[in-house]
Amino acid sequence: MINASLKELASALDSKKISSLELTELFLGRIAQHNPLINAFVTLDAEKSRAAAKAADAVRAAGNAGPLTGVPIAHKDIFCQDGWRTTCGSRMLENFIAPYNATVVERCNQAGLVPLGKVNMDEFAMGSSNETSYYGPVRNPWDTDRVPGGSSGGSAAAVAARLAPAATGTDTGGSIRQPAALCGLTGLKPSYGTVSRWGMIAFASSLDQAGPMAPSAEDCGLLLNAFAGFDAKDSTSLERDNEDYTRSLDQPLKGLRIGLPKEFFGTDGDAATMAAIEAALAEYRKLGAETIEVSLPSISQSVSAYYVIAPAEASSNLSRFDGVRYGYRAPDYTDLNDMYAKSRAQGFGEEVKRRILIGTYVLSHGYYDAYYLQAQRIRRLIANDFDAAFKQCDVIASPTTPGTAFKFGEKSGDPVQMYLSDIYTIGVNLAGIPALSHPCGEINGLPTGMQLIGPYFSEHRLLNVTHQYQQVTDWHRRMPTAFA
Ligand SMILES: NC(=O)C[C@H](N)C(=O)O
Repeated sequence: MINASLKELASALDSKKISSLELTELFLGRIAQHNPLINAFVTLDAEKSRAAAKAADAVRAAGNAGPLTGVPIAHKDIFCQDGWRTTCGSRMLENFIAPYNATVVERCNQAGLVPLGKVNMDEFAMGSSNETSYYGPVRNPWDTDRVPGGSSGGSAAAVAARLAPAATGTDTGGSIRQPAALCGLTGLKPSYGTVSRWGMIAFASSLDQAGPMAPSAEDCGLLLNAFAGFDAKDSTSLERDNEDYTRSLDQPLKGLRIGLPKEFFGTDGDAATMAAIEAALAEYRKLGAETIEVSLPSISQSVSAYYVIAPAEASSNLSRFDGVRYGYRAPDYTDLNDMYAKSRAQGFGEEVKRRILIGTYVLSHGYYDAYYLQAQRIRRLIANDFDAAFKQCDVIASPTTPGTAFKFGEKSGDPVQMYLSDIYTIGVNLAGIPALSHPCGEINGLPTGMQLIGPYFSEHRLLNVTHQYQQVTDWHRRMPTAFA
């Protein structure tokens, strides 16, 4: 049961092999047993989980079950969840109980998904290793001396250890795809505007996008069906008809054109990672796809542009944490300014402060043109590069990460090294297009992932391509033996 797909879980519930309450108890039991080792969950409320499971069982008994009614899920602690502590990985929100549901959470609830708890993350989603969480690092279930990736590292570790069958994540520069790759999962960042950002604590609003994390593409499609779609409460939400993201899963890949950007097949990725990507491409060719070389001439500027734009937006978004309305307030201060200064100095961690400082600097008078405006221009060039490439191919493939999960401390002392973990993923956020990572191999016992990028609104196609690959491979079914 713990390694069943979401579809299999739903059918087990449907045939009364198990109730949602029993399934929820099973996962709560696994969390109690294994979470102390990996620190994926930061907040649990078993009574609330049980109540949701009982409600789902009642809905099913009444004959009103949807495709995911009664299936448990873990929510990244960036999503406001009514009555649940919502920390965003920060001391700033240590005691914050959300008074309402994020749209993503609300829609998951409506779909009958059972919330198991809130999962750990890098502070305010700033990081690629989960080492910036105020609540301690998450450990990678494949090797607990290594990071799970970030910022959705708690989501990835929880699902990889099968403490939850699926999780929500968010991706500003790679935060769904990179931890999915390092933990052996499938994770999808949808087109910007597809999933509502309402109630999702803002980091860089023009880049942030929520998405599903689960073992397979089919699972991700079912989850996206549950929570994507227009939301009047988010001004950047796109007014499009709801679609079924699983509609193309069974389409054969004959004639699929996979573009391989020459800039992503240079020396950034380590040899074993590139070999795993080559092996996956060989599998795709067997399925009828052809590969062609494409070029993204401006992509080498993506990390630099991101680390101007994302901190700029973050410095503005995080100004709301001032110790006045909610969140951490320093216990001792002399006047209002001192209260602001001390609350923010004590409430935020190092990485968050670094980004607020950079962001304020690049937005300041005299530097705005030199940095922020330049970065926006690069952003446009990168989007144009992708547009041009998609005239030659249907999807683009690349590694998701330059290497497998790294050891704790290996990159945390050098922000630039850490930032380069997202070298293949960041351009996608700048362009606003969808991309996913799927497991495609194992290197010295650690999973590795392949990234597939598509044009705007091609989520169904990316899931189709991955699903076909997952019909002939079993990387997505593997789980770390210590948690079996
Ligand atoms: N939030 C993200 O998508 C992760 C990225 N590594 C960052 O630190 O900004």
